[in-house]
Amino acid sequence: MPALAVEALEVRFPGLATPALAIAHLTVESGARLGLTGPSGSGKTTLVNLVTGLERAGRGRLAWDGTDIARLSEGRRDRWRAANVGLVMQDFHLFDGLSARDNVLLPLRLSRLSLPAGAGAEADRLLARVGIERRDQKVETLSRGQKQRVAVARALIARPGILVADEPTASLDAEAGATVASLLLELATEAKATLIVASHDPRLLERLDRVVRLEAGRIRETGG
Ligand SMILES: Nc1ncnc2c1ncn2[C@@H]1O[C@H](COP(=O)(O)OP(=O)(O)OP(=O)(O)O)[C@@H](O)[C@H]1O
Repeated sequence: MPALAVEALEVRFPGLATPALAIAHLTVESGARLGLTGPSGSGKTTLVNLVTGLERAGRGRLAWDGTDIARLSEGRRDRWRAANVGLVMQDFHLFDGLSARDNVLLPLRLSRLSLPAGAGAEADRLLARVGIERRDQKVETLSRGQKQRVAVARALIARPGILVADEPTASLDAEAGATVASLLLELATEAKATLIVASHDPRLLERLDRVVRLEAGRIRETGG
């Protein structure tokens, strides 16, 4: 069974004559590494928000392992996301004033009353894996590349089956971007997670198994 199955999906926004997104059919196999690309305004972020359950489509079906997340209530979608999705955003979305380690642990602290056994050790393992040595350093004092590496570690702390990144290298220089791209690919494989990456970065896209190109909200070509 494919991990992700999209059928007749449509999203409209007020003031737009045509749908921001209209996808007749898209499937992604479990463990695949998929790129989403296309010009500005073509619908990449809209699709990322749907596959992560951050937003709901007006029409159609978007199912992960048979669960149509568009049919879940907002509260159940939030719980589904916390259990299943690791997110990496262009601008890191880290919490200033907290250490690298506390940022990595934050998703677990927010979703439970107390940290599960082994959570601290797992955070330390992930931070070591992404090359962050000073775990107690406040994140606002980290370089941009280091911040994104902390964000990658945080995305994996709850052992998600789905890893989604929206322009993860866009605000980094070439060297830091290449490091983050490698870590995303390697860690998704190690975690056996399905990876979906929206990006304009050709050096990242060429390393994925498959690339879907959006134009004006529609799939124009797939390759890779
Ligand atoms: N909340 C909203 N209200 C109205 N229009 C919206 C909203 N969100 C997105 N849009 C419109 O939907 C279209 C797709 O936007 P989206 O952000 O998905 O594009 P994108 O491919 O991610 O672009 P970029 O590469 O510039 O980030 C655009 O025309 C955008 O203006």
